[in-house]
Amino acid sequence: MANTNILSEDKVKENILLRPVSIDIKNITVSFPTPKGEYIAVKDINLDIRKGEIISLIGHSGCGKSTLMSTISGMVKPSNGEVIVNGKKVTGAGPDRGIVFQNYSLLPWLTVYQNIYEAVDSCIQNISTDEKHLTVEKHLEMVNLTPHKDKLPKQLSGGMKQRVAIARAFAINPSVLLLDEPFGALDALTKGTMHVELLKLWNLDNRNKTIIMVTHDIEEAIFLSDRIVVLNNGPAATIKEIEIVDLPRPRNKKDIVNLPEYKTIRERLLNLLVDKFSIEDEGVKFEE
Ligand SMILES: Nc1ncnc2c1ncn2[C@@H]1O[C@H](COP(=O)(O)OP(=O)(O)OP(=O)(O)O)[C@@H](O)[C@H]1O
Repeated sequence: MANTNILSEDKVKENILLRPVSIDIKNITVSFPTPKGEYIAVKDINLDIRKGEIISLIGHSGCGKSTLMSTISGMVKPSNGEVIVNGKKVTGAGPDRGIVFQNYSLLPWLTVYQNIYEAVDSCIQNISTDEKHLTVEKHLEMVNLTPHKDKLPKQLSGGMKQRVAIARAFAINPSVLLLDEPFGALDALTKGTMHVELLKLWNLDNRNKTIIMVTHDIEEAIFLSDRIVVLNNGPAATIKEIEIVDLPRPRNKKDIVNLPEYKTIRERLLNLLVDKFSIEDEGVKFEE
């Protein structure tokens, strides 16, 4: 039987549209100069993302997901179009956008505590030193890393490093969090824990932070997201489809996988992504 808590697709769309716009991606085209001439990575991307939404970007390798993220972060300048974050045009990186990459990007010579403190110290100007220390301690506690605060990154597991990177991103209190394959290098169990940690932090902040995440993992995208943006293959990749994830929150991984709505969304995403593989598989011959 269908879960009666599940809103209709129209209702979910209506609820999303009631929230203020957080990120407005307007007609973005990004091209790179290459020895063979200009390479257009993404073309004419239009997307408005509402405050507190969790959006996943998925698509085949090389389709332009990271390019789009880097454009939102301000690290890549679009050749056409503009990105507006909280009403302001993006012209470079800024503390209103926290970034977490797959490779953690922690400073190896600083302890866990110092890695977070340095970020807080350089991004938040209007609080006292004591308040900065309190912010670091609060976020360490939120990701259960207080006992490990004096360790160097090399003394941590992959999951712990990623928790530091996420705590650091939340500690600077950006309104937008950009996660580029944040859990890609983690084993399935640690990944599952990290999903819950991320949602815990998002909930503690009253679901106010807008989160955009690049992932290759369909289940991860469905579990976390409000909407999933599927990109076409490049060059000149465009948006192929936007899938609304109309599953109730809080979500429990064990329960939602059994919902018919979950299966429908998963099936739709697989169909959108899978045709490339079926063509490649045609020529495969198996030895008897
Ligand atoms: N600085 C650059 N110069 C030239 N080409 C680039 C540059 N950055 C990215 N590209 C090209 O743009 C395309 C999109 O790259 P991008 O890294 O955004 O893809 P992606 O979808 O994130 O891939 P993956 O899933 O493998 O991480 C690729 O063809 C890539 O080679």
